[in-house]
Amino acid sequence: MAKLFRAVIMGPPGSGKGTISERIAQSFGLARLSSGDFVRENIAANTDAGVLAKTYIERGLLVPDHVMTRLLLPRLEEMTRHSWLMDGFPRTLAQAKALNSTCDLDLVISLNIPYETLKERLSDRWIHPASGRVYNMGFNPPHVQGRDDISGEPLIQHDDDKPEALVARLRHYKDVAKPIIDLYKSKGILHTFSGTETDRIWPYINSLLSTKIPSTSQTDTQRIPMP
Ligand SMILES: Nc1nc2c(ncn2[C@@H]2O[C@H](COP(=O)(O)OP(=O)(O)O)[C@@H](O)[C@H]2O)c(=O)[nH]1
Ligand SMILES: Nc1ccn([C@@H]2O[C@H](COP(=O)(O)OP(=O)(O)O)[C@@H](O)[C@H]2O)c(=O)n1
Repeated sequence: MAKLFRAVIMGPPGSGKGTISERIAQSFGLARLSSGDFVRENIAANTDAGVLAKTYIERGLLVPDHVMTRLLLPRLEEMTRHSWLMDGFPRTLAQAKALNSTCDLDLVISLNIPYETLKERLSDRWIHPASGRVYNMGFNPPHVQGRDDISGEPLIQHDDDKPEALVARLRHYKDVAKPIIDLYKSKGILHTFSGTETDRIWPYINSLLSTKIPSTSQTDTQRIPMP
């Protein structure tokens, strides 16, 4: 079987994980998995885990590890024949250890973006919930205000991008991410990118991935919807 490629993209809320994942999925044909989208789909579908998750997300808190791993690991087990890029998971050391026992990661991208930049971006973030496409009124506005470019459907803002939840989320990220970053550093798979503009970081990520991704993995260009 062709060699598969498994990567994780980490970074605080607003650091550009979604934006960069989309570019990676398009350029390299990896299936893009977004844990945030998956949680929101569970909330929309009113699953037990979704109802529980909502009470945390509304307050800008992380969903407990056992809920996240129960939601995501079965999904990854269905992906044994795909190369993928995971956005937003693991968020804690416990999640990283659970992921470790399911698969061997090839690469971890960590985005290091200044706090003020994150705050600015998130207050201006608009999403097309069905596809996960993300817009910013300054950086990449939709062609028609308030509407998704492809489907024409309305854009929304996440509840947890509101200022009250935002400050808690950004503070929390630093504390929980450090041990995960240390773990991946010790495995020799961590690559950190710093800056204030996605367009300046992207060429470095692009060239790194060009050297790492076997061309046989670059076959599947769709964004795999989570069930
Ligand atoms: N001004 C500006 N906005 C950006 C840049 N890169 C991404 N964004 C926007 O910032 C917001 C957060 O990006 P997103 O990819 O959703 O970050 P995530 O929370 O890490 O997944 C979105 O509204 C993006 O459109 C950038 O370089 N400059
Ligand atoms: N592994 C994860 C992923 C998401 N979440 C929750 O889901 C919310 C939205 O996730 P997201 O990945 O879309 O967040 P952003 O970093 O893109 O803003 C997070 O702020 C957390 O409350 C979590 O608790 N644990």
